[in-house]
Amino acid sequence: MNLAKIELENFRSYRQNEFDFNPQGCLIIGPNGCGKTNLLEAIAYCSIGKSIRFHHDEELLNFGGQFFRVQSLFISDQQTPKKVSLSYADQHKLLKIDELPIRQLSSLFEVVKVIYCAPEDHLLISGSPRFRRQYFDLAISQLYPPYINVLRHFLHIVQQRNAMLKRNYSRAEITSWNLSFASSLAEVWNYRNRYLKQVNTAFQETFKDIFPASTAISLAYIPSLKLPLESSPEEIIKHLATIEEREKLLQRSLVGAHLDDYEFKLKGRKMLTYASQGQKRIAVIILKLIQARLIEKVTGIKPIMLFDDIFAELDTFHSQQIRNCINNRYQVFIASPKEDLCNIWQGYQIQKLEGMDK
Ligand SMILES: Nc1ncnc2c1ncn2[C@@H]1O[C@H](COP(=O)(O)OP(=O)(O)OP(=O)(O)O)[C@@H](O)[C@H]1O
Repeated sequence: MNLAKIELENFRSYRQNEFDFNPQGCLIIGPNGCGKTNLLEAIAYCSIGKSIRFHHDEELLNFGGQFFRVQSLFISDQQTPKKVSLSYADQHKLLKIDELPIRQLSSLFEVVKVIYCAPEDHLLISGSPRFRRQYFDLAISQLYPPYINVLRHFLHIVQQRNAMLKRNYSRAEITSWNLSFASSLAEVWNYRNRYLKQVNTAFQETFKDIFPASTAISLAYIPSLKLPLESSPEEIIKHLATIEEREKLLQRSLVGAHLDDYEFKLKGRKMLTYASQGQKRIAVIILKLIQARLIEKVTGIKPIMLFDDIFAELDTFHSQQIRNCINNRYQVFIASPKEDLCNIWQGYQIQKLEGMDK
């Protein structure tokens, strides 16, 4: 689905504004601080129901505003148009799809998918494991919507198991919680493993002609529980028994999907340690393009791509290759303070924000 229109009320720096877009997307050009990123954030908000930049809803309110509303119209050739409205007031959020209130934000994933690329994406390689987990959890749930509930269930079990480890517990209790923990962890691993395999195949094959560096990149999974991702619940339970004393001492679960990590490699070596800044940047952009292709392949939905000022740091070859890769395949919104970007994206609609009434 493509975004045809967005209306903003009291969202970040926008008091009341609306924008119309064509199916190709557009370049959002304007000086620093004029609201380019805020507009991309609003587009993403309508697609995932929360801030793509990890802002709390309260922080999205225009300074002094009591509520905000973002309304979008999505259209596609094959389906009837969809109207998505998200509003927030008094710590309550309301999602409506075609005027009908919807309780589950994850319902949005079935309407539209969005991928956000920003300069800070290098944190996927050099940032915290938590940042990586958040990214991959969202990416996996865009591909397989049931994953969200599988993960939530696992995190709930960890919470309950931790509460048990903080007090005296019986053998029956730990046996029962270990069983739930192991079968739920095996389920989470199954999704993550499936995703990882597809990403690695794509690094090797899908982009080898467009980005020659792609075949040198791979993604590894670093489980906190030193077992292969294909392990059965029985194998996990056996391993839990070996760390029971330590878990009892430290009063919390010491292993699990909530502590696992991902590692980027270049020719088998850790990118974090050995890759240049440019190589890290390219690797994460290829990862996002892979994410787009996988979404398209598995769900049949073409994602909307948001590029927030990523081109300033790239050489001409890679900038041009990204354009070639998008080449009208996806609707794309590109924010930049520099107009010279228009050379690469010739023919795209230009939305100038300078001097607009915000
Ligand atoms: N909740 C808010 N209410 C009102 N204004 C806000 C709010 N949050 C941020 N702003 C304002 O939005 C502006 C920043 O917008 P944004 O990050 O979208 O700019 P930008 O055009 O992407 O800038 P740059 O090119 O520097 O990245 C700042 O002037 C900031 O004060």
